[in-house]
Amino acid sequence: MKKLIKNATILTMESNRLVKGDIGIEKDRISFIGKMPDHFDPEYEIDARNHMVMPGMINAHSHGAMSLLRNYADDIPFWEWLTEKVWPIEAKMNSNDVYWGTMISIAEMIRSGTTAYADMYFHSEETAKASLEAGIRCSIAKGLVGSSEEDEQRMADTRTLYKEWNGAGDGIISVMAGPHAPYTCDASFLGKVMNLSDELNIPIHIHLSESEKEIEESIKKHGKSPIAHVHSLGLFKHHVLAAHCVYLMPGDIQLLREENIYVAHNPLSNLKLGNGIASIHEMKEAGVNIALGTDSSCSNNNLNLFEEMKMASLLAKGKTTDSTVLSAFETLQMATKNGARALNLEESIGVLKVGGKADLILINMDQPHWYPHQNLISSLVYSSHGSDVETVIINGKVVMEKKEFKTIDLEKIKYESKKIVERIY
Ligand SMILES: CSC[C@H]1O[C@@H](n2cnc3c(O)ncnc32)[C@H](O)[C@@H]1O
Ligand SMILES: [Zn+2]
Repeated sequence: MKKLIKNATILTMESNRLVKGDIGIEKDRISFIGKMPDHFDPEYEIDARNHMVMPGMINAHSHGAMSLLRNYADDIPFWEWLTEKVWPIEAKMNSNDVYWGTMISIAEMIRSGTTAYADMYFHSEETAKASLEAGIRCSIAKGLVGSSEEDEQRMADTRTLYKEWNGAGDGIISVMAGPHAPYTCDASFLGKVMNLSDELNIPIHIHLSESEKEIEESIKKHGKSPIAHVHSLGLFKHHVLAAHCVYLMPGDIQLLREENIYVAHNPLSNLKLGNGIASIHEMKEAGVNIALGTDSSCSNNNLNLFEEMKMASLLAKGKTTDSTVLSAFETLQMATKNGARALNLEESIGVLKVGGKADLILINMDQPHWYPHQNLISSLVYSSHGSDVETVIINGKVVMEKKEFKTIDLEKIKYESKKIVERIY
C-alpha cells in the first residue's frame, strides 16, 4: 500500500538540516522525500503538520522480559541486585512469562519512538514471536552462560533460534550470539561462541566492563582488563556489540577503536546500579562507534530513549566539565545511525533516505515544552518527552497512529503481566 506523510518537518539524520515536505512510502521503503511526484497516488495519508518526522530510534541493549521485574529490586548494590534478587526470580520465569514481559517492553518502546532493539534473554523464541507480532525490528540473542556439560546444547539452541527466526518478518527479526559476560563465560565457552558466530555469520552481544568488581576480578584472574582479556581470546575478530564499557583501563579505548567494537552506552542503568559514568567523550573522540541502550526496566526503570539521550549528553558534559561535548545532534546520531550499525542492520536504517527502509516516527512539536521552536534539534534532545511520539512506522507498516496501537492489545498485556507477577514474586 502506498502511504503519504504530508506537511512534515523532516530530519533525515543524513545531516542536521530540517526540511519541510512530504514523504512517500511504498511497501517497506521510502519512495520520495520532499515534493510528491505527480504519478504517486497514495491509498493512505497521514497529516504531519506541526510534527517532526525522523528515523525511529534504536535501543542497542535491553532485556525485554525484565519489564516484569520493574521496581522489583531497587536501591541495592549491583552484585546483590544481580545474584540475590534477579537470578533467583528469573529461575521461576517460563516461556509464557518471557512473551508477556517482552510485550510490555515492546509497547513501551513503540510508545516512545523506538523502532528497533537488541535483546539478550532466555526463551528467546518468545521474544522473536512477540516482536514479529508487534512488528518491531529486533536483534535477538539467547543469553548464554558457560557450564561445560550443557555447552553444546546451548550452542544448538542458538543454532535453532537462527534457523527458525533469522530474517523472519521480511527481515525485521535477526539473531545474534549472546554470551552474558566474561565473568560468567570462561575462555573455552567463549571459544565455542566464536565458532558459532563464524558458522552462522552472526554478531556477538555481550556485557563488558560494567562494574568495578568485574575489573578487579578480571585483573586478579587474567592479569588483564575484561576488554583486554576477551580481545586476547580473539572475540574482537567478530562483530561485537559490547554493553556498558564503563570501567576502562589504559589501552582499552584503543582496542575498542582498532577492532571496530560497537559500544552500547546505558547511562541510566549504570547510574541506578551505582556502576558509574562511562567515558563517552573519550571513546567518541577516539572514533569508537557508540550507540544508546536502556538495559532493562529492572535497572532503569523504563525503556525511554528520550530520557537516555538527555542523560547521555548531560553526563558527558558533567564528566568532562565541558558543556561543548556530545552535542544534541551527536547524541541523536547515537540513538539512530550508530544504533543501526551496532545491530548490524541494513545500511539505510537509522537515517531517512529514498530507497531506504521506512522506519520512522512522527513527533508532536505543538506543545508548550517545544516552543518557541527556535532550535528543533535541541528541543528534541533537551526538552521533549517520549510521549510526544504519536505515530510509528516500521518496515513500512503503521504500528501506532495518533498513539493508538495497531498491532498490540495493551489491555491483554496489562492483564497477563499482573497475573504473572502474582505467581513469581
Ligand atoms: C543470560 S540472559 C541475560 C542475563 O543478563 C542479566 N542482566 C540484566 N541486566 C544486567 C546487567 O546490567 N549486568 C549483567 N547482567 C544483567 C539478566 O538478568 C539475565 O540473567
Ligand atoms: Zn544488560
